[in-house]
Amino acid sequence: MRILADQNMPLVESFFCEIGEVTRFDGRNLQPDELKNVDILLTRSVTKVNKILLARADKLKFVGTATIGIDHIDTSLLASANISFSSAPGCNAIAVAEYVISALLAYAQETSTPLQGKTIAIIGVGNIGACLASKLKGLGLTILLCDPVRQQAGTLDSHVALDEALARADIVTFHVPLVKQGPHKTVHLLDASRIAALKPGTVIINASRGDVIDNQALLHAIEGGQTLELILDVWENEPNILQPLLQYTRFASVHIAGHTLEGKARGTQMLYEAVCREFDLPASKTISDFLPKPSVTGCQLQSTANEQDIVNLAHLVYDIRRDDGIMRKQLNTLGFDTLRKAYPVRREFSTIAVNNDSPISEKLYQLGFSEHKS
Ligand SMILES: NC(=O)C1=CN([C@@H]2O[C@H](COP(=O)(O)OP(=O)(O)OC[C@H]3O[C@@H](n4cnc5c(N)ncnc54)[C@H](O)[C@@H]3O)[C@@H](O)[C@H]2O)C=CC1
Ligand SMILES: O=C(O)C(=O)[C@H](O)COP(=O)(O)O
Repeated sequence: MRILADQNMPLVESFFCEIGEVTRFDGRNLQPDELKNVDILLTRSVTKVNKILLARADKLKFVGTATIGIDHIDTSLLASANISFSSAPGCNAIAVAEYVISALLAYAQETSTPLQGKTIAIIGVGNIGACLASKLKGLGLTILLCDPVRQQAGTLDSHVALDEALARADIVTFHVPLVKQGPHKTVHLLDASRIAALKPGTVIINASRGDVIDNQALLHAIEGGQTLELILDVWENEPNILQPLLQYTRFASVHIAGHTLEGKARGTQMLYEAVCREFDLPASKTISDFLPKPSVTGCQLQSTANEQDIVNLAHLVYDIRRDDGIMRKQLNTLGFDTLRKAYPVRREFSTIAVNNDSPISEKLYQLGFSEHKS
């Protein structure tokens, strides 16, 4: 079989070498002709899979995206053309939740604002929102959950309506899919009037899709004197973002919240499993066969360990300020997509095991660190 895979998808050759011949493509510049004679197309979020792209696809049987978001795929077109489709739900949920934790801890440190006692609204309580809520439990925040879709389905007891959540929150973090129409539309969910209604100094985090926040309205509000703390990983119109907004952000990054090594590799594994199901092949490989051992794997905590050590350990694994620095210094020389492609290796909290008898061990486990097995 002929397999066409995005150049930014790790481990494709390792997973798929027995299934077919793998050719790589540049995600934003895939051309219809490249799909001639291709059986399997594996994308990431930057490739728009639509009528134009598939015009010359004469043999295509399977399309997979190694991402959570599927707003770049015309799924009805695939269904009508009898082409199977799979995404990778939850593959990088841990990575995005850890991005938010890193951001909150760095914000608290830089502004001398304790997180304890603050109220955070999580908008969208799916894989990422729920994972984040669970990790946040040890940090002493009041958590408001807003997900009208789950409320209507009866799978979320404690739903708080969006406008009430925004009015009560000190911190608002978005984890919704991009929905362009319908009763639960998320395009410009945070629009000019909702921005205007936020409490002074509200921290806004967006690691979902750029279009969920009206970026121009945000810029306008800040230039008009509204005080807001912005932590933005995703932007409207990537890669050509609204650059004047960058100077007003506390932390900015190039859509990498989900880019841990584990998160990206899980996405590839999930598509490998989907392809095996589709073509009735055995699926025997997992990411643990291929991931390199992290350079730090454990930490021995003493009985004097305290809250500051939680911050130090979280930032030892991942400090959002690394990515903020990269974006600020190199966006204009290298560009958004090159920075994403050259993203330095990032691992998840679980790669570090800590002993279970320190005053902070339980809180670290809550955040996702592993328990040291003696
Ligand atoms: N920045 C990054 O690197 C990444 C961004 N993402 C984005 O995050 C999004 C969420 O990911 P998951 O949690 O895994 O997806 P999910 O599908 O598990 O959860 C999304 C939740 O949002 C809820 N929702 C839908 N419309 C809503 C609305 N109008 N208001 C409030 N809640 C609403 C849904 O009911 C669902 O529970 C993805 O669709 C993707 O666009 C995902 C991974 C990485
Ligand atoms: O999973 C998603 O949805 C994401 O946004 C990815 O983590 C980032 O997308 P890529 O552009 O790296 O595919």
